[in-house]
Amino acid sequence: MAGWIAGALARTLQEKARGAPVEAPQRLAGAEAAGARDAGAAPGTARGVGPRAGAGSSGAGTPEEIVLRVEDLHLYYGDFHALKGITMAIPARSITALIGPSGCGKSTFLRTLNRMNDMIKGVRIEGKVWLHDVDIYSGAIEVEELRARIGMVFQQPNPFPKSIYDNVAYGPRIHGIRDRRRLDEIVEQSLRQAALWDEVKDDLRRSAYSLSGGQQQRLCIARALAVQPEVLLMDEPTSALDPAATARIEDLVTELKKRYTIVIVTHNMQQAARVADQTAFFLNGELIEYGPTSEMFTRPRDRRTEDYITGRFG
Ligand SMILES: Nc1ncnc2c1ncn2[C@@H]1O[C@H](COP(=O)(O)OP(=O)(O)OP(=O)(O)O)[C@@H](O)[C@H]1O
Repeated sequence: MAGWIAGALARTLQEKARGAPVEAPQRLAGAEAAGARDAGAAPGTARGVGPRAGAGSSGAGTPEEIVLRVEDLHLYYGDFHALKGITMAIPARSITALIGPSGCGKSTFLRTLNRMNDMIKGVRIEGKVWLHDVDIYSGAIEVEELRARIGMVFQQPNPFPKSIYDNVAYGPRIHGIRDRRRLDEIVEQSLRQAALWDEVKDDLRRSAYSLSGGQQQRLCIARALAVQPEVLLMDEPTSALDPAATARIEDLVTELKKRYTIVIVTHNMQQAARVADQTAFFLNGELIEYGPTSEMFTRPRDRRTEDYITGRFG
C-alpha cells in the first residue's frame, strides 16, 4: 500500500479486504473484499469504460453483467456545462460510489440515470444512457417505468405524511396492486429487506413521522424496494444521520447489493472505502478516474485523484 495514503483510509481498506468487521462506530457486516468479484469485462463494454477495464481477468471466467452504460454524456443547465463527456459502465449487484468535491456534478450525474433532471427547467442532455439494451432518453421507456426500475433515495429522509404501511404500499398501489393480502406481503418483505421490520411490525399504522431519522431513511429505502427496482440510486443517504444510523444504512446497503445494483453519492471517502466495490472520481463535471475502490485509493492513476483523496483539495 502506498505510503502516502491516509492512515484511517488504509486501515479501512485493509479490514475490508480481509473481510474483517470495519472499526466502530461505522462497522460493516459481511463487507465483500473490493476487487474480489470477477474481473472480466462485459460483452460489448467499450474498453476503458468499465471499472475493471484493462485490469485483466480474475481467472474465474464469468463476464461481468453491466446494468447501466453511459456514453459520452453531457448535461447543460442553460449555458453551464455541468457534465462533460461522461462514459462509464455500472456492473450489476455491486456498489458504485461517486466521489468528488462539492459542485463537481455527482448529484447531477446520479439524476441523469433515472431522468430526474428532466424536471429542471433549462436542462439539456446529450449522449446516451443505456439500461441494459434500452436507451432511457430515446422514448423507448416511459419515465414512470424507468423510475420503478431505478429507484432513488435522497439525502434527507422524505417519507410521505402517511402511515408506515401506506408509505411502503404507495408505489405498488400506483402500479395497480389492490389486493390486500398481496400488499401486506409486499410491505412486510420490503420492510424486512430494509432491516426495519422488527422495529415497526407491531404498529404499521403509526405515522412515518414518528420514526427516528435513521428509521425514516430505512423506510424510504423500503418504499423504493416495494416496486422491485433493479437499481437503487442513493444521494448522500447518510449525510443527515448520526454515526450509529449511518452504520446501519451501510450494513443494509452492503446486504442489498446481493440483489440490487447500487450507485451512491458520498462526500465521505471512508464510506466509499467501506462499502463501494468501485469508485468514480468527478471533478468540474468530468469523470477523472473510475476503478475498483481499493485500487483507486491505493494506486490512483491520475494526479488529481491522488490530490483529492489525500486531502490536498476538496
Ligand atoms: N438546477 C440547477 N440549475 C443550475 N445549475 C445547477 C443546478 N443544479 C446543480 N447546478 C450546478 O451544477 C454543478 C454540479 O452540481 P451538483 O449538485 O451535481 O454537484 P455535486 O458534486 O453533487 O455537489 P455537492 O457535493 O455539493 O452536492 C454545480 O456547479 C451546481 O451549481
